[in-house]
Amino acid sequence: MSAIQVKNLTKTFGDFVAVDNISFEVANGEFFGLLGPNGAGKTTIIRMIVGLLTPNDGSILIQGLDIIKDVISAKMKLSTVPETGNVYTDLSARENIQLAGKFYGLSKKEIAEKSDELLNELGLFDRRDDPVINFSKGMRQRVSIACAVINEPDILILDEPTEGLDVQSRRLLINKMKQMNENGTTVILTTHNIEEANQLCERVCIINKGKIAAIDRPETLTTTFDKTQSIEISFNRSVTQDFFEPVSVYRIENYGDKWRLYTSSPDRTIKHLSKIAENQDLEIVSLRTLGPSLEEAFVSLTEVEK
Ligand SMILES: Nc1ncnc2c1ncn2[C@@H]1O[C@H](COP(=O)(O)OP(=O)(O)OP(=O)(O)O)[C@@H](O)[C@H]1O
Repeated sequence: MSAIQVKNLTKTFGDFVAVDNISFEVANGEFFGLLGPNGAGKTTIIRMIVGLLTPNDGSILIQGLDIIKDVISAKMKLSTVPETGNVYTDLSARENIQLAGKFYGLSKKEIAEKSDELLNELGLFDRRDDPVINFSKGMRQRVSIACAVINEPDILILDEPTEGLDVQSRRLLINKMKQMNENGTTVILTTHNIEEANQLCERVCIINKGKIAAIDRPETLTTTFDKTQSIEISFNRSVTQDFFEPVSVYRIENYGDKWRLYTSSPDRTIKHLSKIAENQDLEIVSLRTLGPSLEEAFVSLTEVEK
């Protein structure tokens, strides 16, 4: 039985179709990512999966339980960290986590042990008794994830959990998601951070305009949908775009002192560039070839659908 089974799901707001007849499954224990541009429909899909929005059509099973018909039992299988966070700002970090423990029916002993463990693990122990209203966005998000995992849920669903966080908070959150997944929790994540999805997710589903543009392992998406190769080069003196005129490339981009040249033959392009540089008495300071990337695959998939 799958952790999540979404079948022919549709959601409209007035005449606007936000989610358009989509179907996918997430296996138990999988780390699954939902990627897509702004307004693609990711949050709407998540809100339907966690039972906060009712679909116009289609079904959602959470470990075989219908989120509409068996809402309570289905909801007990999953914990969620919504885009906006869901902590009580007038309570302290510890009180928030303990309240979540009570909600899930844990014993007093379990709640005391687990909340201290989570406060420590997420770098909040020293601030455990401060009201959350005084916390930064990253700290609130850490409280939010602690509340979501206190009952060691079968399924953890996070909507853009790392958006706008500093490196430390991001790392703590990522480590917690990884650890949960290693211990058997199914993790479903929406993100704009393609590199993050690439590193964490076993499969990603790219959503565009309410439809599934592609769904596969990140490596497969990368090699299937991005054939581009490029060279990144810099010289000891600055050059203008005219410098690259004799070289056969199909796109040129400039980042600070570096130039990115998209080419079907990196080897030929590098040889040609070396010759031109030598003729002009220029030294190559850095040079690297770049293969296909998930980011390019994402861009081409979400552009094609426009
Ligand atoms: N309650 C609502 N009423 C009307 N339209 C809505 C509502 N909720 C979402 N939408 C619309 O549905 C579309 C999908 O929104 P959604 O929030 O699911 O996108 P998203 O992929 O999560 O975007 P983002 O990455 O920006 O968070 C958007 O065009 C949005 O304006």
